[in-house]
Amino acid sequence: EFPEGDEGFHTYSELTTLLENAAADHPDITQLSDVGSSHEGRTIPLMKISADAAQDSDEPEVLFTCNQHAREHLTTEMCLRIVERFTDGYGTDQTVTDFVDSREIYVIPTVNPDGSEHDIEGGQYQGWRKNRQGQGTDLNRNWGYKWGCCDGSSGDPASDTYRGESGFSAPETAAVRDFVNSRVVGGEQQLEGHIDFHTYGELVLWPFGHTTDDVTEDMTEQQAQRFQDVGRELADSNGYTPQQSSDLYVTDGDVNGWMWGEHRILSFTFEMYPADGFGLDGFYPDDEDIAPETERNDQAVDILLREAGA
Ligand SMILES: NS(=O)(=O)N[C@@H](CCC(=O)O)C(=O)O
Ligand SMILES: [Zn+2]
Repeated sequence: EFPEGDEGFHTYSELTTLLENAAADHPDITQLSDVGSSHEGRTIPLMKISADAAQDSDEPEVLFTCNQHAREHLTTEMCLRIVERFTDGYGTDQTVTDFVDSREIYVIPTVNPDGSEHDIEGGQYQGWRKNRQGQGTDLNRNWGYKWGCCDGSSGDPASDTYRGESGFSAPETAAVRDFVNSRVVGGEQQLEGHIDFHTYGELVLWPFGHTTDDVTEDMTEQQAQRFQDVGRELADSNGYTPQQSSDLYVTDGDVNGWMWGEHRILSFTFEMYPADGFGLDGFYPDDEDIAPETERNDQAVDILLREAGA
């Protein structure tokens, strides 16, 4: 359970109930399924939001992933905000209605349910980051593109940035990989945009993380320019700071590298509220901060949905 005073955050069972209720309340525009199971056997829910959700329409697709890192609970609330806004707002909010009618929106509110549940065990925050395999794998160092290439992760199982035994050695990253791979239809990846939500630091980050080079064998000058242009527009909308992720620090095996490197999906990381300088406390904002700090990203979500159709 969350500590007293933080009941506004959703536990794993509360979020699965919220998703089931949203699907029951909006059967025509939602399809609730899962991408597989975590190390400890929790299903990793997948919510699809789109008009005629039961059909695979020929519309641009977008993915939002949250809570790769256990203690970053505000990100789970960010994904639940997206689910609620695009279901409850359908038919009344014109922007929401237009996107639900013209896009296929996929939301994974918790990539790391085991770690998230462990972090709130006994109603005390554990400061936990990783999954619950052995001493834990940092899911955002376990993706199979440039895995462990560039000193952007650790080979020490005790480290908070332990990359795992191999790329996708964690069942959670493997499950999301399998879902994304399944969206290659007729040889073409249907997903065009992705945001992975983290806390904290109020940043908009784009690939690559494994190198400070803008241009690589997998990123042309024009593509790098597009990431910068869209990244800056996203940051203008929410007041975050835009930068290439390696400008923050070098990471390898991160999700943005794989989404773009393998599938050319326009993939960003958002570091949400608070800005900086709060140590471990920065991961545990008050539940009064949930509404303002998730709604703060509504416009950025719309920008990504627009870009997916560009
Ligand atoms: N959320 S966080 O762990 O503090 N920062 C992310 C930054 C991700 C990135 O640089 O791409 C990470 O290190 O995985
Ligand atoms: Zn994180």
